[in-house]
Amino acid sequence: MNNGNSNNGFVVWLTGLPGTGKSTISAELTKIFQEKGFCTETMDGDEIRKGLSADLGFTKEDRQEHARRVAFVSKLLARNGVAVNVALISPYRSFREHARNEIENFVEVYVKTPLEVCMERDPKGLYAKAQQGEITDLTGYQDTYEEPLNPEVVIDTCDTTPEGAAETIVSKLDELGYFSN
Ligand SMILES: Nc1ncnc2c1ncn2[C@@H]1O[C@H](COP(=O)(O)OS(=O)(=O)O)[C@@H](OP(=O)(O)O)[C@H]1O
Ligand SMILES: Nc1ncnc2c1ncn2[C@@H]1O[C@H](COP(=O)(O)OP(=O)(O)O)[C@@H](O)[C@H]1O
Repeated sequence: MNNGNSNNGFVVWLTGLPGTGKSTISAELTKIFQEKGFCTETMDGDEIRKGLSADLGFTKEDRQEHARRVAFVSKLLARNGVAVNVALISPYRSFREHARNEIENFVEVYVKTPLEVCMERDPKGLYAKAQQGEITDLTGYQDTYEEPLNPEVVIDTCDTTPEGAAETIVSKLDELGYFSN
């Protein structure tokens, strides 16, 4: 919960399968947070893996270390007033619980889409590569994804647009007191 300090930012932690819509919804959230006057930053798995986590791959241990780093940096940003979007598959519940315990103002969003739909979308061609045997550890297809049990928000992307998803998340943030002075 918000501790009532209006200088505090928060972390919206979007988890879900590859191609579910984490990055797309983050982009919509960024626009809204900027309109509300927040400094905002997105920690997108793909991008972070080119920098902070360039040494890490996709074993469970590496994904865990990657999530730990992202949680740590997000915590620093949020406590300095930044509205942070995290767009990370973060496939294990324990990784997300660690982030929740680390970060004071933490909102978990499960971006939920059936695997078949993610495979049809396949925005980066990864599912096709997995089907052809070029990738052996793609989350959802060959590797574990543990659904959140108690997220603050569940977005079913088959039922809503990216704009609608962002509005739902913003309503929850409002309800939790993150926009109050
Ligand atoms: N084996 C495997 N499994 C999952 N994802 C893979 C893999 N190989 C490459 N990619 C690409 O890396 C992006 C996922 O990075 P994340 O940092 O979000 O993943 S994780 O949280 O560490 O599981 C992911 O991006 P998104 O599609 O945006 O989720 C993929 O583009
Ligand atoms: N309701 C929706 N919310 C988010 N993305 C959607 C939705 N409907 C269709 N899409 C499409 O699904 C794809 C999701 O890709 P992306 O945001 O990169 O996913 P992720 O970051 O989870 O891997 C995009 O091509 C996006 O346009």
